[in-house]
Amino acid sequence: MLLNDKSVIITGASRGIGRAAALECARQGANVVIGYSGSASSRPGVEELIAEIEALGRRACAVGAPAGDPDTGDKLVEAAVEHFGGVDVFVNNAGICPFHAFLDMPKELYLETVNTNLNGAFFAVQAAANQMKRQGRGGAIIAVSSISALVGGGMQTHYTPTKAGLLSLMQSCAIALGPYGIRCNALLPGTIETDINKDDLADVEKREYMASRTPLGRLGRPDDLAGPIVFLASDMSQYVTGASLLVDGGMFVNLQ
Ligand SMILES: NC(=O)C1=CN([C@@H]2O[C@H](COP(=O)(O)OP(=O)(O)OC[C@H]3O[C@@H](n4cnc5c(N)ncnc54)[C@H](O)[C@@H]3O)[C@@H](O)[C@H]2O)C=CC1
Ligand SMILES: C[C@H](O)[C@@H]1OC(=O)[C@H](O)[C@@H]1O
Repeated sequence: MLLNDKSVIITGASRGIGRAAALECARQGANVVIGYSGSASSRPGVEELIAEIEALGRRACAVGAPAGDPDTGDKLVEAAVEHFGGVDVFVNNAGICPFHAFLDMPKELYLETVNTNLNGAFFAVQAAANQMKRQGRGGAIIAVSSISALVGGGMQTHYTPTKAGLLSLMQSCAIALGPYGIRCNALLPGTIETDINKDDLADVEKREYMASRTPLGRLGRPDDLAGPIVFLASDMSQYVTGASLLVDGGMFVNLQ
């Protein structure tokens, strides 16, 4: 097992990519702190995930706190220390992408997107890194960025800068935290079918167009990201830091 007895925190783990990552980490021997928004509607999914992780013989606990709150990282770390004795891996995955045109972008929507996707991530990464430094045994930090860190989206002008920001955060943190043996990497998913783009991809023409741009011939599934996250979390990538890993079925390189 690649993550035997490791303590892993994953934000936004109630569904989608975060959920798939939580389950794969548990299959690989980790105990998992499930970060979720705290909304009552997320709770049944969280309970089910805890049960699935326990059925795998691992432990899990949940912390309901909004990703955009600068104190949420501290709460996640406290839970990991209390329940599992520390933090070995921190996966910053929570995010939103409410599609909207640029010219009439509401200020509140812009600020909510940047707070949830980037500002909260900064403080959560800082909290996890300080705990890892105190422990003195290194660690792995992974930010779920996006192919959108590298390319634009006309209805995503509030979103793509947050994903570029996460990529940049991992690059700078790789330098700041390398001396403590803490590796920092960015994962860049392509188009993965989850709740975040359910409405957008309900447009059959758009869905088929996005799939047709993908050399591997299909859109991604949450499970497609689980293996790459475990790789970046584990000692299999012990000399990998400051890197970005595109997991997009080849969409980015498909010019013609
Ligand atoms: N699905 C896709 O095509 C892609 C997704 N991503 C990124 O992957 C990450 C996960 O997204 P998906 O699994 O696709 O979507 P999703 O909508 O299924 O999952 C998002 C998760 O973030 C949580 N979340 C949202 N707002 C939150 C808040 N304020 N506080 C705490 N948790 C909050 C949700 O509860 C959920 O668990 C996001 O950061 C997204 O930007 C990146 C590239 C492509
Ligand atoms: C939500 C979008 O479908 C998704 O988010 C991303 O980061 C990708 O670029 C996709 O556009």
